[in-house]
Amino acid sequence: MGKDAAPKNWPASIPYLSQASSSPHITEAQHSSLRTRPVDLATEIPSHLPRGPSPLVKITLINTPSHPAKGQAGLFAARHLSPGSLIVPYYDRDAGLAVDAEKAGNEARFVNDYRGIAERPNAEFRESWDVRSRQICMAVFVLPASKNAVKKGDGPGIAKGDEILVSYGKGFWGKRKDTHKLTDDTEATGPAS
Ligand SMILES: C[S@@+](CC[C@H](N)C(=O)[O-])C[C@H]1O[C@@H](n2cnc3c(N)ncnc32)[C@H](O)[C@@H]1O
Repeated sequence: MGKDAAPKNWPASIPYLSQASSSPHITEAQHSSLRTRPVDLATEIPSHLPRGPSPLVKITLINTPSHPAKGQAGLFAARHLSPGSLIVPYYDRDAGLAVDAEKAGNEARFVNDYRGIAERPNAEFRESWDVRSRQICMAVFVLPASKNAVKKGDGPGIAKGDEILVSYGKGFWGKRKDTHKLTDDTEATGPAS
């Protein structure tokens, strides 16, 4: 299952996953589809990616009064992250079945949605091919320079100390009937539990 020493601030009640896992409930057909690399899936999680807590990120408890996820945690850059680069794979308990990082997961489960925090996301979830486990998985990437409408003065990529923020998509917040004002048209970019 790939349990490992957990990163700092990892919740004790949730198993930390250091590699992709497959659900025991998966059907043969789902298993086969998960293990078949689409011809157009170029994005890869390389086999040399170290297992265990990533040195690129920090799980940080949020106490900024104006932050809409105050009292929860977020994922922050521990160093400068280049445009388009892999930040962390997204591991959960039911890989290929559903997004369920409530029960087990890795650092990616702490990525917050940008709404109410920043003007725009600086990262995105992308479907990827995990070379080591030979299966499709999701992963968090820095937005490439072409997608990142940087403001004047902002450098490309994500600066050390900045919060890593994606767009969950309006659908997520619509379902949650969240009270935050949602005005952005950004498309959904990946999982959020
Ligand atoms: C995938 S979790 C992200 C990690 C979460 N902050 C935590 O500490 O477990 C998704 C949850 O984070 C919170 N969240 C994420 N982005 C948010 C935002 N922009 N505003 C308010 N809450 C947010 C919501 O409670 C959402 O259900």
